[in-house]
Amino acid sequence: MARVEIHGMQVAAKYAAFIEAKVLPGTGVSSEAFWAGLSKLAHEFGPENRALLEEREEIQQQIDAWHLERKGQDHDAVAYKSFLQEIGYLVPEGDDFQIETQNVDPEIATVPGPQLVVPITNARYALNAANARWGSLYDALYGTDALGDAPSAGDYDDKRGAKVVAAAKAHLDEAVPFDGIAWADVTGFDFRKGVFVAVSGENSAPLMDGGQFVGITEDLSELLFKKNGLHLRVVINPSSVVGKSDPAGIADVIVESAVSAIMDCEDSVACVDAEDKVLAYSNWLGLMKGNLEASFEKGGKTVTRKLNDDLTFNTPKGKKVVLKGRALLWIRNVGHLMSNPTVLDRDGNEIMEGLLDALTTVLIAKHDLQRDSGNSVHGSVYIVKPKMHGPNEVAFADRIFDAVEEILDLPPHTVKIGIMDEERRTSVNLKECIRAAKSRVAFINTGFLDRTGDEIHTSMEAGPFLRKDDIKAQEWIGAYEALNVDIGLECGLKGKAQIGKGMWAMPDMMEAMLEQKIGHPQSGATCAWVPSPTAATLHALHYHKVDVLARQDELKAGGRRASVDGILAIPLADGANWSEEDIQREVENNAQGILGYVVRWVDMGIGCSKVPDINNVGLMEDRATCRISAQHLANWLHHEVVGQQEVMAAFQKMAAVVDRQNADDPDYKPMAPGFEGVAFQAACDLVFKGRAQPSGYTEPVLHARRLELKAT
Ligand SMILES: CC(=O)SCCNC(=O)CCNC(=O)[C@H](O)C(C)(C)COP(=O)(O)OP(=O)(O)OC[C@H]1O[C@@H](n2cnc3c(N)ncnc32)[C@H](O)[C@@H]1OP(=O)(O)O
Ligand SMILES: O=CC(=O)O
Ligand SMILES: [Mg+2]
Repeated sequence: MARVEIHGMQVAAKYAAFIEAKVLPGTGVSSEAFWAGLSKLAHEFGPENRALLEEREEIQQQIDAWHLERKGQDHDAVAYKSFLQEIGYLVPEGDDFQIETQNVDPEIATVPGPQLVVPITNARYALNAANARWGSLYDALYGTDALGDAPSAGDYDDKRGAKVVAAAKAHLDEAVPFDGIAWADVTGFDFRKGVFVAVSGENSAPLMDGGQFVGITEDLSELLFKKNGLHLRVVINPSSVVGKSDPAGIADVIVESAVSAIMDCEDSVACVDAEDKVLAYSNWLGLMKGNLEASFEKGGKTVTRKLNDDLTFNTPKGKKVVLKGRALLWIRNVGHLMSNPTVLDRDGNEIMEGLLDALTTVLIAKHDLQRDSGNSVHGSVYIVKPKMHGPNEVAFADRIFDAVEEILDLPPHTVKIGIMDEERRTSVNLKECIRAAKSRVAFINTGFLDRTGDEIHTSMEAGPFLRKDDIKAQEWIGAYEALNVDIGLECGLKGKAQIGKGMWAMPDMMEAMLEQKIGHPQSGATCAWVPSPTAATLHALHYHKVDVLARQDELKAGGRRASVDGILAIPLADGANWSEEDIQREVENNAQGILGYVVRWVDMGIGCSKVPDINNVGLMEDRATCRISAQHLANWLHHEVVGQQEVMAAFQKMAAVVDRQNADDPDYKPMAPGFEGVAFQAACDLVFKGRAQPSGYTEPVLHARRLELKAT
C-alpha cells in the first residue's frame, strides 16, 4: 500500500488524498491542525487505549480462574458478586445525578420512533435508510407477510390491495379516529365552521382530537396528522391505481417511519484497510454534504437515488411548516478493540481504529454543521460508540471526543454519544457509565446480540451454556433490559436522550414483528432497531399505539424493577438433558449461521447478510450474531458437549448447504468439497480458537482472513 509520511505517521496515500482533497476544504480546519490532531490522538490516546484492552484481558483471566477453582461446586452468587467487586469488575454506584446533554435534536430527545441501522459502505442502502423517514404503509402491508402471507410475484392483486387498504384504515381508526365515522366510510374531507371534518354521504364528523390534524399541502393532495409525536400523511389522488377505487380518493398512507437511523461503520461492514475505510468515510461525507448519489439497475432500469428533500405543509392556521425529509443520522464508530493499517504511528504500529473513526467522522460532520436544513439543526454530531466495557472505557471515549472537538475547533460537547449497553461490564455498571459521559450522552441502547456473546465469553469457564434460544429466556436478560430503562430514566434521559432497544433480526417476518416488537415501546424504550425501511414503517405503528413518554413516567414512578444480581445470574445448562439430536441440531444451526455469514464477509467484503437458519428462516447476521454462534460452539466444545470432530463434520455438512443457498450468485466461490478456502478457515478459527478471542469478538479473525484474501 502506498504511504506518505505526515507528522511522523505513515499514512495510506488513498486516505491522505481523500482527507486533503475531499474532506478538509470547507470545514475551516487546516491540514496542519488535522494531521497534528491525528498524531496527538495516535500517540497520546493510543497507549491508553491499549492499556484498557490489557485490563479487559486481566479481568477475564481472573474471572476464568475464579470459575476454574470452583469447578464442580454449586455456584455461590454472593461470593461471586463480592469477587467481582474486589477485582473492580463491579464498581460502587455513586450518588444520583441527571445527564446534562444539551442541543439535542427532537428526533433524539422527544420523538419516540423506529431506529433503522444500515451498513455505511452500501450507498444505495444508506441513501434508502436516510430517506426512510417516510414510508408507504400500503407498500409495507402489501409487500410483506404483515397481514399473514407474503405476496406472490405478478401484477397488482386487487383482493390483496383491498385487504391492505382495510388494514391501514383500521389502523387510522385507532390512531387518528373521527368522532362517528370510520375511515373506511369516508367519502371526502372538508372544513365546516372552520373545523376539519370527514364526510360520509350526508354525514360529517370532526376528529375525536381536533389537534391531530396538523397540516395540508398547498395543492391539497396530502393531509397531515400526528399521533404521539409521529406524523401520518394521507395522500389523496383519485386518478391513481389505488385512489380511483377509494371512496375518498385515498391513494396511500405515508407514515413517519425511521425517525433516526444509524450509519454503521462497525458490525455490519467489512472494513479492513484504507480502501474500505475511505469508502465508508466517502459515503458519510456524501450524507453530511447532502450530495450522495447511487445509481443501480432495478426492474430493468437504471435508478439514481439521492437524498429526499424536506416537506412543506400549511398548518390549519395557514402558517408554513417544514418537516424533515430524512431520518436524523447517527454514525456508529468502531469500538476500542481494533487497529487498522490505514495509518501507522511513529513506531510503525497500526493506530487504533476508534481514534481514526472519531476524528474522521466528526471532521466530515462539520460539513453538516455548516449548512442549513441538514442533519442536525441543533449543531450536534451523533456518534454511536459500541462495545465499551465499563465506566473507564466510557470516560475514555468522552475524553477522545473532548480532544476531537479541540482539534476541529468545535464547541465542547458538540459530539453526542450513544452508549451501546452491550457488554456485561457496562450493564452491571450502567449508572456509572452514563455518568462518565453525562454531558454528551444522547442514547443508551441494549445491544442484546453482542451482549449475549459477551455473556457466554465472560463465563466461558463456568460451564456449558443453555441452547441459544433458551439463553434468551433466562433471568439475566430480563434484568438487563429492564434495568437499562430504569437507570436511564433515573439519570434523566427522558426528554434529552434516547433509551433504545435491540434489532429485529428476522427481516422477512413482519407479521411476527408486528405482534412482538410492540414490547419495545411498552418497555419504555423511545426507539428500537429495525433492519430495513419497510420494518421501520411497520414498527412505527407500535409508537402510535403506545405513548412511550407516558409509559416512561409510569416506569419511573415505580422505581427499579430489577437488580444487578439478576443480571449476574449466568444462564448455564445445569442438569440439561439434551438428546443427541438436540445437540446436533444446535451445532449445525450455529455452523450454518457462521458459514453463511463468514463466507460473504471474507470472500466478498459484505458485513451484513440475510442467512437462512436451519429452519429456513432468513436471519440478519452481523458480527454480533456471529459472535454468539461462535462463542456458543466454543463453549460447548470446551465443556465437551460436542467433540472437535463432530463440529468439523457439522461445518463440512453445512458448508455444502450454504454453497447451495448461494448457487445463483455468480461471484460466489463454493467452500465444499475442498474446505480449503480462506473463508472456511475463518469460520473454523472463530470456533476452534474462539475461547482465545478477546471478549469473544469476531473482528480479529475476520479482519486477518479478509486481509489474507485481499493479498492474494
Ligand atoms: C447487532 C447489530 O449490530 S444490528 C446492526 C447491524 N445490522 C444492520 O445494519 C442490518 C441492516 N440490514 C441489512 O443490511 C439488510 O436488510 C439485510 C442484509 C439484513 C438484508 O438485505 P437484503 O437481502 O438485500 O434485503 P432485501 O432483498 O429484502 O431488500 C433489499 C431492499 O431493501 C433495502 N434495504 C434493506 N435493508 C436496508 C437498510 N438497513 N437500510 C436501507 N435500505 C435497506 C435495500 O435498499 C433494497 O431496496 P432497493 O432495491 O430499493 O435499494
Ligand atoms: O449492536 C447491537 C447488538 O445487539 O449487538
Ligand atoms: Mg453490537
